[in-house]
Amino acid sequence: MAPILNGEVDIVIPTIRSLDFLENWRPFFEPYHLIIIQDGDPTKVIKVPQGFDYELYNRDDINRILGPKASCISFKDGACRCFGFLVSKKKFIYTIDDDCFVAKDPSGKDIDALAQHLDNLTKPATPYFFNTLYDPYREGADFVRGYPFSLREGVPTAVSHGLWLNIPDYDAPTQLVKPRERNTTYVDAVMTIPKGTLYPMCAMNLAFNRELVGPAMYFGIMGDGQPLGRYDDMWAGWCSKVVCDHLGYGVKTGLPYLWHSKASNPFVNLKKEFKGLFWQEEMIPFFQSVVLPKECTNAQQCYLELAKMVKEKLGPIDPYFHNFAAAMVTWIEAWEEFNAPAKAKIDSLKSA
Ligand SMILES: O=c1ccn([C@@H]2O[C@H](COP(=O)(O)OP(=O)(O)O[C@H]3O[C@@H](CO)[C@H](O)[C@H]3O)[C@@H](O)[C@H]2O)c(=O)[nH]1
Ligand SMILES: [Mn+2]
Repeated sequence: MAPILNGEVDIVIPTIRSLDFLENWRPFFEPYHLIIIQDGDPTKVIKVPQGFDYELYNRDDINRILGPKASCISFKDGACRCFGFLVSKKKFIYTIDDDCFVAKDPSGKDIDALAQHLDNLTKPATPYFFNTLYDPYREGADFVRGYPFSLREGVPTAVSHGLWLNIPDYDAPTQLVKPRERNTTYVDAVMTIPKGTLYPMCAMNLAFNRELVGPAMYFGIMGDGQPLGRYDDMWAGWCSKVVCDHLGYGVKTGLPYLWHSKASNPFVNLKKEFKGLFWQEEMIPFFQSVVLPKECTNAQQCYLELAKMVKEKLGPIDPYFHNFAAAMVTWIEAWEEFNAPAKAKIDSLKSA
């Protein structure tokens, strides 16, 4: 079957380890373009398996291309992946971690996670009224009795959040007390997360429409030199959800699954996540209280408003949030620099 939406998709992979996992994905990923973000030591040579079409950026590249704005891209944290979102010119992004593999569905068939994500993103979402048969646009399902006809057209889907068999995405404390827990439950469903409801977005198996919500998919200042780590994807999930709710876009979670064979160390993770474990008790009520002005009609405008609110409302928690708010503005400046001029300027920046 021809690769769907080829030419409209970039696969963004952050790595501080190796790309050998790509062999496992070759049948599904080989036709698509990869954007690899090499974190950590830029002098380390990361081998990309033969046959893949890719661009690779290490820290030296990021510093060269962004100049002073590189300060908004994290170092030594998976958050660095958002540089790939910035330089991509495609409509859809799929981002996946380098310790994730092809899972099998209950029939034993290999799951083409990318194809399922693109299906999720190209069918409407239903954030305003919950359909109890889940995805009404799926083959063999529909809207149930009592579902308002005025809402059956749905809204554009901006985010598709996939799940994981084997090692679930638990925080460090949970993983430390349940080191042998494995997720063996395959739930055959795709659901729209209702408007006004936040969720802990995991970037391990995530796709989104870059044109609708790309500017809000900033993964923040995490890792080296920062008091927080491994809250990158969740931060982007809270920001992008309030932006999607405001702009009338949908966020879906559920299928596809992949197989996660986690390589990170829970003790190291605890140190990185520690402050987030109590800061989130203040961050989440903040996001739940966000009301964006009606004048904000695109993701950039929403994000700049959010940055102001972060500085005002979260700044009192810790000076870190003042820096974070400033980095959010830098991110949008970089986004507009890369996404306003003609493509020629982008290419010249990349090849300089
Ligand atoms: O300093 C770093 C650490 C990691 N990476 C790359 O980021 C992803 C995720 O790393 P890892 O698989 O070690 O993390 P997990 O705990 O298994 O996954 C959850 O934590 C989030 C990390 O932010 C992740 O998105 C969640 O799913 C891998 O590709 C690492 O190579 C890095 O670039 N720099
Ligand atoms: Mn992992």
